[in-house]
Amino acid sequence: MIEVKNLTKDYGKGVGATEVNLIAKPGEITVLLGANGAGKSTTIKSIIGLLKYTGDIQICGHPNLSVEAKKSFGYIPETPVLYDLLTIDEHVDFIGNAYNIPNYQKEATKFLTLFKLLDKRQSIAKELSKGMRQKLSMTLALMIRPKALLVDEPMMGLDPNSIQDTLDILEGMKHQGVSILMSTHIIDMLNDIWDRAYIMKKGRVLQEVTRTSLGNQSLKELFFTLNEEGQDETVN
Ligand SMILES: Nc1ncnc2c1ncn2[C@@H]1O[C@H](COP(=O)(O)OP(=O)(O)OP(=O)(O)O)[C@@H](O)[C@H]1O
Repeated sequence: MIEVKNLTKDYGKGVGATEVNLIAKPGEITVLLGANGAGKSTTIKSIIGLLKYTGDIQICGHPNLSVEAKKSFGYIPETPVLYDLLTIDEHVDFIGNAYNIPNYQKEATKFLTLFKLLDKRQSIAKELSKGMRQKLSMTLALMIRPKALLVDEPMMGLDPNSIQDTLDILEGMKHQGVSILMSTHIIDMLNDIWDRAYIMKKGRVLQEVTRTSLGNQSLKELFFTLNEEGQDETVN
């Protein structure tokens, strides 16, 4: 479970998040939707403690900055953060040991196989393509068997097969009870797997919807309707 209460992040020159309240429950895929600059990344980065903010954030029942919380979540950033001169295997060893994960090699191999990275295990990160770097980044977040997963634009730079693989993984983790919070612009692809969504605009949550509360309307329709309303006043 990820719980965010009254999150506000003021960058000084502009507000990235204002009084954001949200919940991402175990066994659900919760989606942050919003135009560029709506505050999705700010929200995710605040939750994992990369930004200073005001508000109360709990991850798996622990304050988000606590060691217990940090052990429990995986984070897939929009742009992979890797060590250019370490090989794939060295990244896996580093994360496996840092998180003290038993049998981490087996778990990592499962994802490296799926992402067709096995033959690149001895390649250093800077020799990998953009999509391969993204897949390594995902492997590192998933191999720790997280109870909560925060994902910022996971499909960026992935080919269609890898996008489908990623969606399948997310759906599988949801069924295992992981709390998944992800930001995305690609609403259509989530049609079959999303459970809860927060539509953001100018740092605020405009509306929370669940799959059941939405009825016949599609998430995409709701998104466009909310973004059209008051469009003039929201142009930056
Ligand atoms: N480092 C920063 N310094 C100052 N303002 C920032 C910074 N990062 C983000 N902002 C501002 O905060 C607001 C929200 O940005 P954020 O990156 O959270 O949006 P987003 O919804 O993730 O957008 P995108 O879809 O483009 O990734 C924007 O107005 C942005 O200009």
